[in-house]
Amino acid sequence: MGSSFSLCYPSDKTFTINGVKYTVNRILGEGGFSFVYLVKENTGSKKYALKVMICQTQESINTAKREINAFQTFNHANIMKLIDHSVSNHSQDTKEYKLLLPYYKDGTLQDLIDNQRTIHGKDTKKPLFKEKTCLEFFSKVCEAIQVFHNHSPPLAHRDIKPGNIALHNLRRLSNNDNNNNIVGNDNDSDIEAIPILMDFGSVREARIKVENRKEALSLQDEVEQNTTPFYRAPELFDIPSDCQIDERIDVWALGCLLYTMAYNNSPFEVCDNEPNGSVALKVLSGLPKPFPPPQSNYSNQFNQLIIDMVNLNKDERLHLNQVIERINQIIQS
Ligand SMILES: Nc1ncnc2c1ncn2[C@@H]1O[C@H](COP(=O)(O)OP(=O)(O)OP(=O)(O)O)[C@@H](O)[C@H]1O
Repeated sequence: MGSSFSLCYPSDKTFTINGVKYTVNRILGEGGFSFVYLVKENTGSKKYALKVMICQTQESINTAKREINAFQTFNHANIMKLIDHSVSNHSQDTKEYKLLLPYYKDGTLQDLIDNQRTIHGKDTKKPLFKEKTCLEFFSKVCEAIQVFHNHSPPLAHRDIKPGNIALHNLRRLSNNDNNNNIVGNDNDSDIEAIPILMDFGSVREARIKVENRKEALSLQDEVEQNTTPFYRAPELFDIPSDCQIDERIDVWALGCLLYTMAYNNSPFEVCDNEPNGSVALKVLSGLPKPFPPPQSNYSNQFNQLIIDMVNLNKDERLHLNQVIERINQIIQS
């Protein structure tokens, strides 16, 4: 990270967007060609997240443009808002896109899951959420994605994962104590938060017809750069020369997300000591057996919903409106 870090971290620790100066406090996260900083407006005390994308290729410029375009197209309570943005020529061949975003101090769903997985230094399967709060949170994520699917033409997010869901108003609910610690550490713990979907560089038209080898290879290249293997639908691992994909790649990822929220890891996670390529093998074998895992804390209907979303056959996989209906039925039952 050394060289790219110095490339996008100014020596005076300030960034200017449309004439307004912001000072960097610390790094919040980083991606392939971007850094996200916690910044403070120089003339005020308000904190923001600033995503700086250093684009050295046409593909990365297109990704930045797509991200800005998605921010500007949608306005929804569970979709992150863009406060301001600017683009400048960083050097002869490099453009710098700066996106000023609201700062979510509670981090992402991934941070919460990572904390829950290791309580007191021990690996744990203790659930983070009770079923009802889990489904209420998840249904808001689905509603945010539905806004993309209902667009004309339908769009797919393509990179749904816990690291792309920020948390707003996080509260720990517990029968045993009333504090607001982030980490749940007993079986009675429960979490309440408003999910905020973010990271729109991967957003594309959802319905794609592949008609030859060249198109298949180009789509393969694109999904490998823009999607996360643990949440990637099986039809995107070895794309044939004659096929159609649609918005149900997001439903697969959402099914994996619901599994992760319930069981603290993605169904297709591989350990560091497992060989390369084993994610694809795992995905193509479907949900890990036995499913549901022994001593699941969740109802049969909840687990059946995961099965019907993480369906290897994309033509039998649920559509998002069916998912939302099923969630409402389970919550009301
Ligand atoms: N508004 C925000 N408030 C707080 N933290 C944020 C915010 N935006 C981003 N982050 C942090 O920065 C990380 C990277 O952000 P983002 O996913 O937008 O970048 P990215 O470069 O597209 O990353 P990736 O490609 O790995 O998903 C997030 O996982 C989160 O930890």
